[in-house]
Amino acid sequence: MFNSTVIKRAITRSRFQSIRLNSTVKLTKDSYPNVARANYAKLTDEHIAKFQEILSSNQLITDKDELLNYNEDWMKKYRGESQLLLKPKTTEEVSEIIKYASEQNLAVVPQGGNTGLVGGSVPVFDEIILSLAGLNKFRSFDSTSGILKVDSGVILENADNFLKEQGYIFPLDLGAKGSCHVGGVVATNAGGLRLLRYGSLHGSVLGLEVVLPNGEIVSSINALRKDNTGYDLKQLFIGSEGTLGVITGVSILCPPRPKSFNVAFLGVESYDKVKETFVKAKAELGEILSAFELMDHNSQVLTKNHLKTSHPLEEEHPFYILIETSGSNNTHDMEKLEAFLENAFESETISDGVIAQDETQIKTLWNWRESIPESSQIGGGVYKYDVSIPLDDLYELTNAARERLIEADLLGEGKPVIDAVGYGHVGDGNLHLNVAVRHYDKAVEKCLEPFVYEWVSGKNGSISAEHGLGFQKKNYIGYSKSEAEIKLIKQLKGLYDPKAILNPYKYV
Ligand SMILES: O=C(O)CC[C@@H](O)C(=O)O
Ligand SMILES: [Zn+2]
Repeated sequence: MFNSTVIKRAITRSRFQSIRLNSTVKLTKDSYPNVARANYAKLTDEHIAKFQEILSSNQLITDKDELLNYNEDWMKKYRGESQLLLKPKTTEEVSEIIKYASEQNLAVVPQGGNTGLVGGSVPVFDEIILSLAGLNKFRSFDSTSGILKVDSGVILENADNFLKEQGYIFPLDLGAKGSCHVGGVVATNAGGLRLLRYGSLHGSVLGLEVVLPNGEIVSSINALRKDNTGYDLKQLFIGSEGTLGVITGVSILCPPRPKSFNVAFLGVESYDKVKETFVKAKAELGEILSAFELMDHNSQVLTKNHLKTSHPLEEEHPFYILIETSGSNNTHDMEKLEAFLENAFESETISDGVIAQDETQIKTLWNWRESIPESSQIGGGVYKYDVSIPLDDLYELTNAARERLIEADLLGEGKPVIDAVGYGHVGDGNLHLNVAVRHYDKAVEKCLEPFVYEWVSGKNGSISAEHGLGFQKKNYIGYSKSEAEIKLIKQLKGLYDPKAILNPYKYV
């Protein structure tokens, strides 16, 4: 029988192996695609003096050590050499900065919480870093419609905590919620853990305030659900990765906060059974299904090494699934979830599982999923691939990558690669392939790129499901977009940013 009463914590002797590390990662520019600094102006004292007129002294940073956190990305994979960080507090300040940068031909990289995973939010050379962290005011909340208007630098978790008090929820949730900004998630069109329930930001963002590359402020920050007056220009900025304008304000439609959340963590014997469970979950849980996350065995090995606590399931399995339901009546939701799991267990679709009994256990179970990215950094470095693939072949890429790394003698004890793990948002057809490494290594990168992109393209997938292209995939857009589409993208960039001062060296 399926045990739904407690989270089992009976693991005394873990069979999850521990991982031996033998070196730390050193950041080198060798792994960068071949790019040369473009013909932007070099920063001078005169430029700095002008920025000092726009901002007060504590909003302008030139100290090398302080700049490091902004020059380098979270994975410590990409590092620029900016000599200036600007921290405006208002849209007008952003506008003045950008206007002057444009006049002077100075390149600028907009930066939110710097939690991006494709090197999109850090400079490549000496671009000025424009942090939006100082734009952190809540503008308004309409409790009748659920429409929230905030500055772009508001931290996602703060926005959600605010909404919680009003009985609403932010329609996006992700592991980096404690640091990422609302504007950043919009600029990258982040997907997160509940896209299955709330859809993409292209649907929930109602309006944006944006500073264009010439400094002009364009505001469509309205509170209208319907507006069919010509082109919906805001859509272009959603997912543009800071290449068309700087988002300074966001208006977003927030749904009522569910009153009951339940989470089950399941063990499954094959990827075919994962798919079968997904079909059944959609049919039997219906509207209360809010997340369906896949984790492979090796991802849990890394996570166990990182968390150093007992795994929720006693037995090991090739795959694990986290299912979340959310609704308005806990008795109803729990009965439905238990009935679904009972059926899945009887028909041997799933082999094992636990249901969280309270909020702490819900957090514990989510932690085994949300900690995978951090756990993949165990050796200090990680190659990440974030792809959309039709569900039939979704997991297969992980095996293909692992086999290729083994054939090339790059994976194993004493080799650069610790392991290749696959996990992700099955409900959205989105796989995360993380290749954990002991050090960044040209041979590993050559083994995986463009192999992964070719493989995905061969399955009619997308080489970026949610993290964007950034710097990592700057040369690979052709695997997901046609020549005609790329031409249009370049034309749009030329129209919005003729001097190409915003976030250069990235995908466009
Ligand atoms: O780090 C990754 O590869 C995935 C990060 C994030 O999109 C997630 O789903 O946890
Ligand atoms: Zn994800």
